[in-house]
Amino acid sequence: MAPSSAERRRLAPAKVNYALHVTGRRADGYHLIDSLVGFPAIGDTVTARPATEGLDLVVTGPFAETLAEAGNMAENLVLQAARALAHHAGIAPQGLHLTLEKSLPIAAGIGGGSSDATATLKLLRDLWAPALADAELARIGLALGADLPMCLNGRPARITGIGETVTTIPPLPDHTLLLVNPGTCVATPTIFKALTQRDNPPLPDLPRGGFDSLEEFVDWLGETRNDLEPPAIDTAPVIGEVLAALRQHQPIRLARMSGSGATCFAIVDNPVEAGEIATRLAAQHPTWWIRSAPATSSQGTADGT
Ligand SMILES: C[C@@](CO)(OP(=O)(O)O)[C@H](O)COP(=O)(O)OP(=O)(O)OC[C@H]1O[C@@H](n2ccc(N)nc2=O)[C@H](O)[C@@H]1O
Ligand SMILES: Nc1ncnc2c1ncn2[C@@H]1O[C@H](COP(=O)(O)OP(=O)(O)O)[C@@H](O)[C@H]1O
Repeated sequence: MAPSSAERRRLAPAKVNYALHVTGRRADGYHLIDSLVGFPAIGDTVTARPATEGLDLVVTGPFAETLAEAGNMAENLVLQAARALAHHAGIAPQGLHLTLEKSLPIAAGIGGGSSDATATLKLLRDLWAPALADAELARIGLALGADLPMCLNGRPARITGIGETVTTIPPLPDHTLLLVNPGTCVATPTIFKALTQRDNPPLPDLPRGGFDSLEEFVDWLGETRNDLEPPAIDTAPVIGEVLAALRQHQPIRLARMSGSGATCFAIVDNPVEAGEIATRLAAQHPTWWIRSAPATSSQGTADGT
């Protein structure tokens, strides 16, 4: 069905941490990270439609039920984002019907909730506070989650602090990401708590002007880690199985866990190779969530309007 003219839609892309070093811990317990992130062209969709009264949210899509089981709807980050923005704009969050099509797995290390909140903030800024600057939106976002500023930026970036310092980098060389989630929810605080070492070295320097080729990018990644991967594998050993399964399938360039898990990614040269590997993996592991997507999402509304 074509969207009505008053309906606004936005893609909430997955976030992938290509590398994530934990470099320290703040006095309040939050960890300092140094991470390189990107946003593949796959995600949830948030839709906003005027309503006669109230503020409500309907969740649809393949992971709607898992999300309902994971928590109370009032705590959904989409509603939290709408309320936070309305509060900031000094208005009552009324007359709005929101729909979240939940296509990304939950508590999965790919920032689904943060990206949903980001899409909501961007949609509703247009309606309620068009003059609000990006920096102010990021400040509102950070109060909802450490991943929000990077999702609001929505482009490949180096992330430091607890997630609030976002430095955009030049576009990454073309590649396809294969994302695999074994269906185990992993709670971010559990994984940070399980770290045994918190003062690791930062990421190596990035080449000025960006990576010239995929080889150069993958070589650079080879010098990096995801420090959350070992504690996540201890907590959910199936993550080790996912990585082993990905590494069995050639040609992949690199396989690693994203964020606090359990989703793992593989870097593949092109969509055809990624599709072939996805088919073989799905035959071996029919219950795993397996998707491939170009590494960069086109930012903007999901329906191009
Ligand atoms: C690990 C990362 C990497 O991008 O991603 P995910 O695995 O969540 O996708 C993020 O740092 C997660 O960001 P986000 O999921 O927004 O975290 P928040 O809701 O703010 O925090 C949840 C909890 O994680 C821990 N936390 C989070 C971020 C951080 N830099 N240090 C932490 O110690 C804290 O225990 C906090 O209470
Ligand atoms: N819209 C949402 N999508 C996903 N999770 C949400 C959402 N709103 C609230 N949550 C809660 O946020 C937590 C983190 O989920 P998510 O953002 O998917 O994971 P991660 O932080 O590992 O990337 C989950 O426990 C979930 O119940």
